[in-house]
Amino acid sequence: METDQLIIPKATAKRLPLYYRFIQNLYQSGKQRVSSAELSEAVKVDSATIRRDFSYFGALGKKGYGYNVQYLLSFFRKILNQDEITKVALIGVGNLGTALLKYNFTKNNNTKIVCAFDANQEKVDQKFGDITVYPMDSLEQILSTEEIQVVILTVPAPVAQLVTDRLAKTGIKGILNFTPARLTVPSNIRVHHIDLAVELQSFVYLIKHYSNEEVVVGD
Ligand SMILES: NC(=O)c1ccc[n+]([C@@H]2O[C@H](COP(=O)([O-])OP(=O)(O)OC[C@H]3O[C@@H](n4cnc5c(N)ncnc54)[C@H](O)[C@@H]3O)[C@@H](O)[C@H]2O)c1
Repeated sequence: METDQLIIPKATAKRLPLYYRFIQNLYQSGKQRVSSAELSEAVKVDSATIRRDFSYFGALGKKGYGYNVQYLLSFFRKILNQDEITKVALIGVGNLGTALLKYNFTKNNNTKIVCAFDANQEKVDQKFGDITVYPMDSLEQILSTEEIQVVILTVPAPVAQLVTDRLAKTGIKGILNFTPARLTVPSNIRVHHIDLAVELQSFVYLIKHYSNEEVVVGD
C-alpha cells in the first residue's frame, strides 16, 4: 500500500507510535503474530478501535490468525517515517530547555534535537552531548543549513511571538510550544501546544472521577 498519500483520522495517527512501540517489542522478543485482543491488552485501546485503526491501512490481519508482526513492523516503520530522521532545534536553553536537551528523545529514533539557540551569551557554545547552543543571530542560517523541520520553543512567554515571527520566515514545518503564549503562525506551520499544568489538572480530575481506568491522553 502507498503510505505517502494515506489520510487517516487524527486520533488514529496519535495511536500509531503506541502501536509501533509495542510491535517493536514483540518483534524483538521473537513473536511472529499478534491478535487484536493481545494488542488491545498491551496498549490499552479497545480491540474494535484497533481493528478500525488498522482498517485504514488496508486488510493487515487475517481472521483467526491475527496480525503478522514483521509485516506490521515494516508497515508502521514506513508510515511513521522511522527510516527518516526529523531534525529538531530547541530555542531557549533554560530550566525546561536544558532538561529536554539532556533527554533528547532517545526512545524515538526518528526525531533528534540537533542544535539549540539562546539569547544569553553565557549559554552560547555550551554543549549537551553533540548538541551545541548557538546565538540567536545565527538562527535562520543554521535552521536552513541543518534542514530543521521542527522547533521546540522553551523561551519566556513574552518573547515567544517575536521568536515565532522569525521562525515563520524560515522553512520549518512545526513548533512544539511549551510556553503559555498563544502563537500566531502562517498556515504552512503547525503549532502543538504542551501545557503540563493543564495536563496535570485534567489528570487529577480524571483520577477523581474515573478511578481504576487508564486514560489514553489524546483520545
Ligand atoms: N509547558 C509547560 O508545561 C512548562 C513547564 C515549565 C515551563 N514552561 C514554560 O517554558 C518556558 C521556559 O521556562 P523555563 O523555566 O525553562 O525558563 P528559563 O527562564 O529557565 O529559560 C528561558 C531561556 O530562554 C532564553 N531566552 C530568553 N529570551 C530569549 C529570546 N528572545 N530568544 C532566545 N532565547 C531566549 C533565556 O536566556 C533562558 O535560557 C517558559 O515560557 C515557561 O512558562 C512551560
